[in-house]
Amino acid sequence: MKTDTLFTKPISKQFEFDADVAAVFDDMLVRSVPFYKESQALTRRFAINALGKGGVVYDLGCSTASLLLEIERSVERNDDIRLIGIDNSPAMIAHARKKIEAYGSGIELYEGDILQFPYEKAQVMISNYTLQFIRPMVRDSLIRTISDTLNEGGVFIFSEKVVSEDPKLNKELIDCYYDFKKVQGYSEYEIVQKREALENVLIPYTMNENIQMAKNNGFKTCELLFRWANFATFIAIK
Ligand SMILES: Nc1ncnc2c1ncn2[C@@H]1O[C@H](C[S@+](CC[C@H]([NH3+])C(=O)[O-])CC(=O)[O-])[C@@H](O)[C@H]1O
Ligand SMILES: O=C(O)C(=O)Cc1ccccc1
Repeated sequence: MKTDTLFTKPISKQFEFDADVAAVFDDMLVRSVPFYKESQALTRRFAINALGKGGVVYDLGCSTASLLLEIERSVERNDDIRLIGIDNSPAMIAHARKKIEAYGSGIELYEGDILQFPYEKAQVMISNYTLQFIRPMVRDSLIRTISDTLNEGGVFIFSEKVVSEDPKLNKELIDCYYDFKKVQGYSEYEIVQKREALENVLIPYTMNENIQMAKNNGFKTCELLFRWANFATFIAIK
């Protein structure tokens, strides 16, 4: 796994999921998202709970398809389950395809925009750390599309970076997160460079805004599955 050193030099552009990011992505996520593996394991568990013996699962913003591969490893081979990954980054899809082929996986991958994709009815929709990159003015309509895609009782599991409603607490959450990054081996310089690259690209909501967004757009319930400082995982039920 290649180490993320992308922000050891001055940024030349805003953050994007290009070939450089894709090449270090797995390292970047483990070292930049607190409890990334744990939130993936929770997502996998609650997705499988919702599937029973069959159904369609979409991962919106699947990146290198790590989560779909985890789910595939965890279900019975004869279960009638379709695993579908969507991502609009050619570099991410290329990395995902290499992994799928290497594991002899049956996962279906599509390079496309999750805002425009022609979804088939599904039992599980997943979108971890992706909605935060979707412009706020179209985020609600995406959640509505996701709920329209789900069968009754289907689940939408999503993880996001979050902000606090309280400015003082928000500052403390950010400091806590940056201390986490330092423990992961990122320098102050890298942390600042990445923060600048992500400005107006990663737009987080509060925990309550995320929950209300789901309830306003077709979900009868939305609850917190997990939270650490300014990262959270939610489950919404159709
Ligand atoms: N409109 C869009 N359409 C399709 N893909 C998009 C769009 N916008 C962004 N993406 C894709 O969404 C992914 C966000 S990363 C998800 C991590 C993964 N879920 C994981 O749990 O490992 C989050 C992160 O790196 O923090 C990238 O692969 C983008 O190309
Ligand atoms: O908010 C940050 O500083 C991050 O690094 C979040 C993040 C994590 C992984 C990929 C892109 C952004």
